[in-house]
Parts: sequence; structure tokens; C-alpha cells
Amino acid sequence: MQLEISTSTSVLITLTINFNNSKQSSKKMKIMEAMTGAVDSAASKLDRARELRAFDDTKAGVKGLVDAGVENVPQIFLLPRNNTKSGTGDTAKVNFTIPVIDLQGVEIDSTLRQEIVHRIRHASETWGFFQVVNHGIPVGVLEEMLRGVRRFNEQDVGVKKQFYTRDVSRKFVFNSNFDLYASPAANWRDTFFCFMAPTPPQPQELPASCRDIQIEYSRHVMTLGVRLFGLLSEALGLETSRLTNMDCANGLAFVGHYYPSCPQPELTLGASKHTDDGFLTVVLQDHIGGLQIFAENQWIDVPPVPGALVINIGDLLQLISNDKFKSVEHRVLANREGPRVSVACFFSTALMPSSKLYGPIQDLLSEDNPAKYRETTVEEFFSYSYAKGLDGVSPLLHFKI
Ligand SMILES: O=C(O)CCC(=O)C(=O)O
Ligand SMILES: [Fe+2]
Repeated sequence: MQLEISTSTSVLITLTINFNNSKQSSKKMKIMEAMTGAVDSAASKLDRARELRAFDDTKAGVKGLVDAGVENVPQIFLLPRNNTKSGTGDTAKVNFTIPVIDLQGVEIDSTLRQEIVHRIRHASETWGFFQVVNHGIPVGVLEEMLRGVRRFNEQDVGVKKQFYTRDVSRKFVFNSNFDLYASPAANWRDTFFCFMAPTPPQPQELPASCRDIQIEYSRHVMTLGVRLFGLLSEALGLETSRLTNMDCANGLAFVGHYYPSCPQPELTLGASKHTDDGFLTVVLQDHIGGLQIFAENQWIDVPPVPGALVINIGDLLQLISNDKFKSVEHRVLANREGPRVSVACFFSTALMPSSKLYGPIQDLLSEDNPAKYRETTVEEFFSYSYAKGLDGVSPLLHFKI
């Protein structure tokens, strides 16, 4: 008998199977069914690989799809069925608010500072997230930064394509989904990426559409970072300069996200659930919303607050604080109202080749609180985390004692 298995697309596979007698036929039918399934899945993997390649080759990202008028979210972006946003435990039912902390006067008034340190400690231990206002970065700079990311993404596609690459050794990397070929579902997002410290790129290495504001904004974020690491050190009961002395504020990775409007936002995500792998992240988001954290067994919104910056603890800070501070899972919903724009600045020393070992800070350890992680270099931590992609599994598990 000749069996033709037609897969969901044009791939056609022909198998020849000989049946000897009817007794064996039912057993063989079962084998055939299993083979059909296997062939189907191999063929759909092949299809997916082709679709991913075709999408990547456009170099126009998700925005290119939207500009071309897609009405249905293409297959490669579809969430696995058991992972849709309407699934169990997926919608926020109780109103939790991520703390918004006012930094006004924190360097002047020592009583106020203690109060702020207390709030930062509480937020870092429970939510791993908080927002800050009166953080010292002028609102005009924040607004221009968001406009800069928008200008880059909305410029002539021919100019933008020149920056599209998967070569992460390039100074400025623009692409859609850094883990496009590894993740189970692509995200509805285009992103550019650049290290701004310790060795910033030459201005001419950055796109003209956003270079001035990217340089200015990053300078402000570095200053804010030093202040935040001071407050976080105190929140751990350590001297103010402890975390900066460990080089936590020396490296800055700048990421500009563009989440185009999505025709079927319930079928995909802007960013899959993940934790951030650096020490600390500073996120500037626009007014659209969609950032959520996973806490209390549900997804909780981190609502846009005008003029605020979102601060979250990264994996490396969880590691050196021996789990006192939490690096919490978060994601970004796709949206219909967009485009949504955000900038995430990651404090990490990923670009500074160093044999420096990071493990739980000795002063935080005791007999009752032994080290939970082995020491690692930032390089080892990042290569493990980057290779893994946004698969929803914390890289910290790999370093647990
Ligand atoms: O776009 C956002 O609000 C957050 C992005 C994010 O989580 C990240 O870049 O790690
Ligand atoms: Fe993140």
C-alpha cells in the first residue's frame, strides 16, 4: 500500500508500507499513525524554520508586517494553545499596586532617606519592582528619548534595514526577536540594542534618528544608577558604596523596544515572560501600558505613571543578595492601541571581560542564611542566560548550590 501524508502545507511525503496479513494490520496502522504524527511535526518544524527565515530576511521586523497590512497574526508569533492570556491564573483579579517611590530630597534629608530606603527594601523583597518619580531625569529628556526610539523605527525602511543584523559584535544591533530561531513563539516586537558603558560607541556609530538623545539619556541613567545602587546597598544593610564598589553600576546595555499595534493582541505577546539577567534595570515606558509582573500567582499591571521610571531587580542582584532581593518574572502584552515604545537600560558588566567572581555577599551570610549560589563570572552567567533565550526559566537555577 502506498500512503501519502499531506502536511498542512505544500510539503508532500510519500511512504511505502507493505501489509503481510490482516493480523498485523491493526498494529501497523498504529505505527502509521505515530509516523504520520512525527512526519507532520517534522514538516511543521521545517515550515516554521522557513517562515522565520523569510520574516528575518525582510529586515523590516514586525513593523514591516503591520505596514504590509497583515490582518491575522502569522503562525510564527502564535502562543502555544495552553499559554494564551485568557488561561487560568492569567488575568489580574485583585488590585495590587507596584509602589511608586518619590526620590525628592533623598540626598538631603536623612530621616526621609531612611523612609525611602525602607520602601525600596520592601519593594525589592516582595515585588522586585518599583517605580520612581522625582528621579532627576528631566521630563523633556524622557519624552525625547521615547520620540527617538519611535523616529528610528518609523524612518525610511531602507535606512533602517542597514542596521538590521544578528551579529551581536556590531556596536548597534537592530533586529526583531534576539532569540527568533530559539523561542517557541516570536514576540510582536522590534528592538535595537547597544552598550553605552563602559565603552560608549562613537556618536557616528549610532543612527542619526536617535543618537543625541540616546547619549544624553544614558548619561542621566548612569547617574541615577549610582544613586539607586547606593539606596539598594543601604536597603541590604551595607555601606552606601558597596554595590558600586562591586562594579554593579559600571556597564550599561541600552535597549529600545517598539511594539507595533497588533491586529489580534490576545494571540501573541510583546515580550514573553522572563527575568532580567543584569543587576538592575531602568525602564522608561510610554502611556500605552502592557508591562506586567507575575506575583501572587497572577499577572499584575505595572501601569504607566507620567514622568516615572520603572526599576526592577535583575538576576545578578538576586544572586549577590542571596535571594533577599527578587528578580521577578515579567512580560509585555501585545496591544491594539500602539505602537508602544519603551527603553530598558540594563546595568551589567557583560561587556567588561573580567575574571571577577560574583557570589552571595559574605556580610549577608550567616549560619541561618548560608550561600544559596555558587560564584560565577558575569561572562559565564550571561553566556548561559543569552544562549537560553526568553524561555521563562530563570538562569539562576543553573547556579544554585
Ligand atoms: O517594554 C517594557 O516595558 C519592558 C521590556 C523588558 O522587560 C526588557 O527589555 O527586559
Ligand atoms: Fe525585562
